Amino acid sequence: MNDVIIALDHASREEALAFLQNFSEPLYVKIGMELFYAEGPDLVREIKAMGHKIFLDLKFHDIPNTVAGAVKSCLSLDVDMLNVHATGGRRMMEAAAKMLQDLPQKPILLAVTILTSISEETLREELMVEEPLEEAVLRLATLTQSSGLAGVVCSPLEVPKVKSRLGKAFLTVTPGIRPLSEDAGDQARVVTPAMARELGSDYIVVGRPITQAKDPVAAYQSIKKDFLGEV
Ligand SMILES: O=c1ccn([C@@H]2O[C@H](COP(=O)(O)O)[C@@H](O)[C@H]2O)c(=O)[nH]1
Repeated sequence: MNDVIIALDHASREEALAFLQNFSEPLYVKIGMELFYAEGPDLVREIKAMGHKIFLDLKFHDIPNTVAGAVKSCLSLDVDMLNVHATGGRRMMEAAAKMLQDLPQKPILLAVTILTSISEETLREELMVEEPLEEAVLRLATLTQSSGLAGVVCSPLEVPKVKSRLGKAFLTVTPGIRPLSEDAGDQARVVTPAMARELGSDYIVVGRPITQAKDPVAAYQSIKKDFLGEV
């Protein structure tokens, strides 16, 4: 299943709901730290009840017991996807995955590898990681899979290597998407929606190119068409 996930990076419930009112179809949306910390779990429930699918992007990163508790708390929200940071390590990811093991219908649990705002240089010079960025993503993706998670968040640029090492079924959810006309902004590793399709991303995550567009519906439809390759 391939899809476009819209990042609802809005400051308030009012802004997020006004944005959603532009659309007449059910969407796959991402609720991240900005909106969740402003409005809390009730808004997640409200948007879910409107018929939208939800990626709850809170990127948990803490000791295993705390992350397991956080994942457990999120289960009542009935989200479709949620995530942790792979750099929290195996025990943390296994503790998170364990919270889902007996559920009849599991949300997709992902781990963020290396944020798409991080460049090769930043990785080496600020984070002191000497290996090439693609190798670091592959190492973290391999750890994620062996810890029992369903997939990773990475750039589409790393998808071919991740899929060839870990298999097609291991999911890749990829932000850092910019149509040709858009600035990269704070993103360091960017590709177009069409390139993401060619590279094999399962899902693309798109925020500002849609939420800040003059016509968000037209921007969404154009990005979706380019990603899904529909005419
Ligand atoms: O590595 C990552 C992980 C998460 N994100 C999130 O995706 C969106 C991207 O928004 P744009 O406006 O399209 O840049 C945003 O919510 C990030 O928190 C990411 O960009 N990179």
